[in-house]
Amino acid sequence: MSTQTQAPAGSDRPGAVTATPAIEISGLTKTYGSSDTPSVNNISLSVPAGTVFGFLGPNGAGKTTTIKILAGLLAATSGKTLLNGYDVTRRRSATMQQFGAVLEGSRNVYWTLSAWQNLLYFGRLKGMRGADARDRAEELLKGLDLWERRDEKVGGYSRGMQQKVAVAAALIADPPIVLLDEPTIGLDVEATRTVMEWIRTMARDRGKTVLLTTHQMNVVEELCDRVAVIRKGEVVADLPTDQLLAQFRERDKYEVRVEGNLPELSLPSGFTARSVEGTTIISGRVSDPQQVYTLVDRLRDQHAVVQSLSQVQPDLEDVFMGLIKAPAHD
Ligand SMILES: Nc1ncnc2c1ncn2[C@@H]1O[C@H](COP(=O)(O)OP(=O)(O)OP(=O)(O)O)[C@@H](O)[C@H]1O
Repeated sequence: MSTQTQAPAGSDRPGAVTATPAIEISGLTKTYGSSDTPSVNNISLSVPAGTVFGFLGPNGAGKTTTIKILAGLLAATSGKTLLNGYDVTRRRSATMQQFGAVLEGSRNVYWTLSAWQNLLYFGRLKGMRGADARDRAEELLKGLDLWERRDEKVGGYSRGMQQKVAVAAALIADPPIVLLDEPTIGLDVEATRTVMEWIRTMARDRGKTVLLTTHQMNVVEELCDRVAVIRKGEVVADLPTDQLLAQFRERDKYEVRVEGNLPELSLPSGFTARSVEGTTIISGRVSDPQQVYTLVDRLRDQHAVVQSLSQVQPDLEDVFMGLIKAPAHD
């Protein structure tokens, strides 16, 4: 979904109505210190307004670095980043109004303050009037099920509750763009659901643009309209989520569990075996389910006792590995 936005002052045609991408990155490169390898290497991405965009990649790929540059916390070595058309480097205060962010692994909120104090503080920082900040803080804390404990210090909260306060702080001024680095990391199933539901509502019902990173397949499947995969600082795929997933559904992965340590079994091609605590796990990707029956027949011929047979959903690591072997571009 793309929305029409007013081009910011300073754009090529001031005041013109144009479909400005919510996030636009062009030729972005970041090399840390004296390193001779860039952590982000000449990446270009365009995120239309109103989409949930998954920014994915293995550990160390350059995701957090890119988000920090978008949030103005880190200077790029070269390239350009625009938020709703405003240049992050040159239009600092205008870009600050465009986004809220939750950054991975950092303390996004103050642990010595209560959840309530944190939200009012971040509201003030974003220029909100006291009454507006209080109303919004109440709405957020109730929505995230933190209202009853709003006056306790955040340092005493569980990891999941702290993450929810960080999400609430990012949303306090109702920004049009939300940058979320691993928003559901460390959350239990229920808190993950709540945060995911919020992300969905923000984008679908309120037209927000969400850029998120995650290592969780279900988050990608359920939330993201489009994904870009970055590896070693370079974008190796940028396509709609269903197209990405379709590539990995064409060949289903199966897993057969057999009693005992039997790694020497003779298997049809495409399957491999490993022993785990007295069980042999045989797995492989097949394009025709008949290959699985052939495997089971072969195991029976060898008097192996089959305990279970299951189809395994690809996880993101499988997806990354597949893309590394066969880069895909839209
Ligand atoms: N402050 C820093 N100084 C030097 N190198 C850094 C710094 N921060 C990150 N890097 C390096 O830049 C590369 C990209 O790191 P980054 O944190 O952006 O990756 P990521 O994709 O977010 O990984 P993860 O999924 O593990 O969070 C890594 O090789 C990392 O070691």
